[in-house]
Amino acid sequence: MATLSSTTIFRTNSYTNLYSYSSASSLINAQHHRITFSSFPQRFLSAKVSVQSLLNSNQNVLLMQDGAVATTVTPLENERPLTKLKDGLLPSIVSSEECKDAVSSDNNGCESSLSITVVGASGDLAKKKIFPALFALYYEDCLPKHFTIYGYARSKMTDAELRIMVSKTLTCRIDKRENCGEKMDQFLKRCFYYSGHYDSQDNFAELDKKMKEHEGGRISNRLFYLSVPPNIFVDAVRCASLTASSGNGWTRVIVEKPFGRDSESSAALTKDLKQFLSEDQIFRIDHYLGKELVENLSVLRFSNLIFEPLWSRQYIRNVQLIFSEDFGTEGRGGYFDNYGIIRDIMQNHLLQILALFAMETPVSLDAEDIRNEKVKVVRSMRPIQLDDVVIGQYKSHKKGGVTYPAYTDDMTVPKDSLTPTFAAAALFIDNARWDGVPFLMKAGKALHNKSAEIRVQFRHVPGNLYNRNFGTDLDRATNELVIRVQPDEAVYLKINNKVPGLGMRLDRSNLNLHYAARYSKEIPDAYERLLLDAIEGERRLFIRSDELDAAWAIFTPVLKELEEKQIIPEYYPYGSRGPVGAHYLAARYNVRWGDLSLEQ
Ligand SMILES: NC(=O)C1=CN([C@@H]2O[C@H](COP(=O)(O)OP(=O)(O)OC[C@H]3O[C@@H](n4cnc5c(N)ncnc54)[C@H](OP(=O)(O)O)[C@@H]3O)[C@@H](O)[C@H]2O)C=CC1
Ligand SMILES: O=C1O[C@H](COP(=O)(O)O)[C@@H](O)[C@H](O)[C@H]1O
Repeated sequence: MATLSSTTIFRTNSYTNLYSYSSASSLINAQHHRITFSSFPQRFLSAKVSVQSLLNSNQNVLLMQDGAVATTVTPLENERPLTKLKDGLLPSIVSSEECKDAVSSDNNGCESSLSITVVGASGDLAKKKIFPALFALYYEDCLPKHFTIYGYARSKMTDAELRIMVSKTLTCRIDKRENCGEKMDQFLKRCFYYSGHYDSQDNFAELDKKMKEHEGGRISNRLFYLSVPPNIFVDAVRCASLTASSGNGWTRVIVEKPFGRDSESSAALTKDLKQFLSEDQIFRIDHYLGKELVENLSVLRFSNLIFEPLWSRQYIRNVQLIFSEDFGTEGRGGYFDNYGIIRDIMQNHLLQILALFAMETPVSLDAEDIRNEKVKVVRSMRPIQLDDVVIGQYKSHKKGGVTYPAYTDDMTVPKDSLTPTFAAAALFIDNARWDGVPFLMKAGKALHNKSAEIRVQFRHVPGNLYNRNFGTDLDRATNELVIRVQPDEAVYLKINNKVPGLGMRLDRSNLNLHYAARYSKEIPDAYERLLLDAIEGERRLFIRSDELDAAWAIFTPVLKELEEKQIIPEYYPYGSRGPVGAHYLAARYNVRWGDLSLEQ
């Protein structure tokens, strides 16, 4: 074996850790890592030497041109990834643009296969999001060479029928239509269907047999996506882990929300899942964490000197997290009635954004460092008080000759349901940075528009030098940073400026990073990013169980109180701006909702 260069540890990106070891003995020491091959950027390889004799069969090591050894390493459970960056032998960043380089290869028999099983493949989420995201990854060459996708559900379907169903929702990016039809056909040929019960180990064992046929003796990595109602999670995990998990590669499970209804049920679900899976294998998905602008939040904060110094109670008056949809619960009423908007949107999507917004600077960008900071800030939050919550429910409304239904018009919703379809709440973080700053959340269905945004309202400028222009209402002139998560992604900062001319008139303008104008590329769907991360073993954007516990601790008491006291929601017309109670709540904390002001 060649003499290796100095001990160097490279951190590249979320996909790959590259290590170079100084001696053969350190390679042997590396045996405690499970080393996978699938995401290795091939353009870095020039000479390849298998040193498999040193390692067991599912560990792969490559020799670099300069003698350094590079491996892709997924640390085992509870082990922190190595992140020290030294002697940059290689570029330290591999961007996701380079997925093309990140596919598995046929090197000395070290290739691996990837089997992705969509459990609940006949359902809404699978059709709408999961299969299209998998196709987009395939189109971008982000999936390994040997991958197969299985749809699993009780419905009877042939492979051909699954392919027809899936093909109806596949699209190509507007900016990339080249060979699209051909790519779709190739993708569909990799999709298979297996009809089985979610609680049948025999059925999963048969799926396992099918998988093995396609894996053809390669190292098998298996990803199960639980796209089924939550009461089925544990059965499916039990069967999949007992009879269909990988014998020589990794097995991971993506779990869709809801993760329980409250602290107790969430803890019970975690306990049940952990009978069959280690925490490391569980990928609790919150698709808002995969949205481009939510990803950008940390970049904005931690890579621009101008924001971080202002990021505290000293300069920020309030933060608003706003979600609205211009349609009701149509088709999902049965699920929704058991959960309501607080559990559906606030406890997960909005709280996750809040945590990223408010956390302290993580030690590094590693998943555990980021998740540690998120847990810390969420644990510093006060449980929400009943007084700090307003709930609403949409009622029927007639507009332009069309009658829009009430929430309770849905056949699957009880006529006397008190389930909130709208909620506003004030939350507080009891730490030094955020003491006293209201974090206002607002989420609703059947409102006047569809949007999700973060609004940061800054304090007023002391001294009021421009009193003549602003009068005494200093609040009118405060800066506001808006991060528009969707639609029409943008980050803009409202500033005060002088109107050009000889006079001294002040105006409000936006410094605007408008994504459509700045970037011609289509923004990938959140599910693409998250699926790719799960395949790569990158956990940064998935929820750890202690995060989940902390999140439920904030919401559980108030949810219980709302239900026990049978609090009646304020009714608002379908398509309106929601209950006026939300304004009173904001006013109590001297806040105006930014999305309702005339200048947005
Ligand atoms: N749809 C969405 O937009 C979103 C969904 N989610 C979550 O993703 C998961 C899947 O959502 P979605 O696709 O909408 O769910 P569906 O209600 O469409 O269920 C998915 C599949 O599960 C099977 N299934 C449904 N109900 C039962 C039941 N009572 N017992 C056994 N099997 C059942 C059905 O397949 P079959 O009968 O063929 O077995 C169905 O096609 C859920 O946990 C949901 O909360 C999260 C975010 C958004
Ligand atoms: O998780 C959920 O999210 C969707 C909204 O997601 P978006 O990406 O379209 O904004 C919401 O409609 C659904 O009720 C909820 O369960």
